[in-house]
Amino acid sequence: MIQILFATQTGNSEFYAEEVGRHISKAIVSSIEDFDFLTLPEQKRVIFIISTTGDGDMTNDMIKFWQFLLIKDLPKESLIKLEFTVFGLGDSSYPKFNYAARKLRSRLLQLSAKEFVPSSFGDEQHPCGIDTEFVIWFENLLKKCDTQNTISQYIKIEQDDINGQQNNVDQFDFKFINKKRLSAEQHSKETYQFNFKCNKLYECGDILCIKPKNQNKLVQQFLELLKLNGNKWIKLEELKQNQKSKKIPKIISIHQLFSEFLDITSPPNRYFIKLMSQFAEKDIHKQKLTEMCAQTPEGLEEYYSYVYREKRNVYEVLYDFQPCVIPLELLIDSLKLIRERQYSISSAYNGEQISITVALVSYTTGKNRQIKGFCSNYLENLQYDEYIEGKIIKGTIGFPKQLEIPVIMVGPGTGVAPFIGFIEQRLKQGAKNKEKTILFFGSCYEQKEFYYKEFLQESPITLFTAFSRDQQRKIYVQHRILESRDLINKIVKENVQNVMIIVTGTSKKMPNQVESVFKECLGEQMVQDLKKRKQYLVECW
Ligand SMILES: Cc1cc2nc3c(=O)[nH]c(=O)nc-3n(C[C@H](O)[C@H](O)[C@H](O)COP(=O)(O)O)c2cc1C
Repeated sequence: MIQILFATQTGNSEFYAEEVGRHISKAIVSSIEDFDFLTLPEQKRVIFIISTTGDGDMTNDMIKFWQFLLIKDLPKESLIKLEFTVFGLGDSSYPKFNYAARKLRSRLLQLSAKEFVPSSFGDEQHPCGIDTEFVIWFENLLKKCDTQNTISQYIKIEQDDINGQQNNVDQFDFKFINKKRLSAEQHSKETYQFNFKCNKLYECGDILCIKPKNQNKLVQQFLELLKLNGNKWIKLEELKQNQKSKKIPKIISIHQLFSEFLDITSPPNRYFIKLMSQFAEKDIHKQKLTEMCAQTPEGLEEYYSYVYREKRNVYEVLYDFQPCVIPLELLIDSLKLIRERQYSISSAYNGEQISITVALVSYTTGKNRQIKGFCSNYLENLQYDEYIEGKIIKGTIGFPKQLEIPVIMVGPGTGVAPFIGFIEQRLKQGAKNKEKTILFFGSCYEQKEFYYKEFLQESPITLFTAFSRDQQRKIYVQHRILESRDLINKIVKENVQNVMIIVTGTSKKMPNQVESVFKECLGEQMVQDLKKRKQYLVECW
């Protein structure tokens, strides 16, 4: 038996793990969270598919497993029987590229495990994405394993057309009340505060995870194309357990399946293209699809230029190659589950309402196709009083409850979201001392993107702003931090044991540039010490 373990934050590595699991006989695919790590020394072969998140961090589902591996007195030969390989998912625009996968590999080797196939590290920055490295690593892997027919099924339809009843949607905790525009009306970038009715307990720094649905029109078009009756109810039987079989209810209507569970809004992966090549009816389509899913550089390029870079969704690809009627069981097996999206909560708990700050994702592709982000588009189209599926989780940042603890916050763009809730909380607590709450906010234009302007200007905080494109020379939050070095130095030195520095926002260059200016202001050692004591926190996305 071969274990395939994945660690994921947003679902990509699970997808790759399933692809590997389809090809290898006697393989069990599971989340690393569900794996009994005490059995690791007894395993013969384990394939790890590991994503990196945060600032070179392990994903949440991997934390317990990793803590176990890090136990200091584990004997050096603990894993002498284990053969392994790691495939990492990462993005080289982050300074700690593929750190989680690399650290895991080093630790396994340290504990005497042996690599039976050289580990490999995929890079989203590559023009053909993670697949570039994956294809090569996978080919090597298959040479070392017993393989099987690729169309395996995790789920079987046990009964077709049974009586079922729609779930009550108001079981969900979040009811959409309204949205307030934060960017200027005429501005092309649309940013909103979305407000939901909710009496769940939460704290500043927590995150609201939202599970979007496919748009109804898309679901209808998809069902028509595949000749499926949305009103029909089916009963599913689990053949092999995986995340999907755990999450999809056993009795479900076909409409609900494609509206709430299976993702038809995102581009299909190459496994789906392979399936299509078997069910496309026209020879010319079969040939084209087969070329696209070939494990060659040319095949990859074809797939990436037609599907991935153009962000063609599952329906659009099926439409272009119709008639191509994939059986329902195989659709369930091959389509991704809709995954949750995380948003920092931007309100203070009041027992009634919860708010998030969302920039709607919208862009045009190389071929001028207009694409909208899955979840932000879902939020944009919510009807008043509609319930959404969501849950509240802890983020990587937290805020002090005591007013006397100074907090220096850096939150450009929608990064300001968690700070709005925190400032609201401090206001409720009667905060007056402006030096205890310092905020660096930035965006492109003051007139168009000064989110929460009035609230911030009227609150008892020290506010620094940087609007990068309002003048010739680009000015960012890091410039403002440097200009305020005397104040920062004073506050940090006077409160070295409890001051907090919190950085949130987009995860590309900003967090590192901000860190290096704090190092310039406070000295390298001080920033390292603050980080070690969890007084310097970063949450980026
Ligand atoms: C918030 C965030 C932080 C990330 N941090 C890193 C990082 O530090 N190093 C890296 O190599 N990749 C990083 N990535 C890239 C992810 O590893 C990559 O997007 C991967 O495909 C995600 O896989 P998953 O869906 O299985 O979580 C980050 C991605 C996000 C969204």
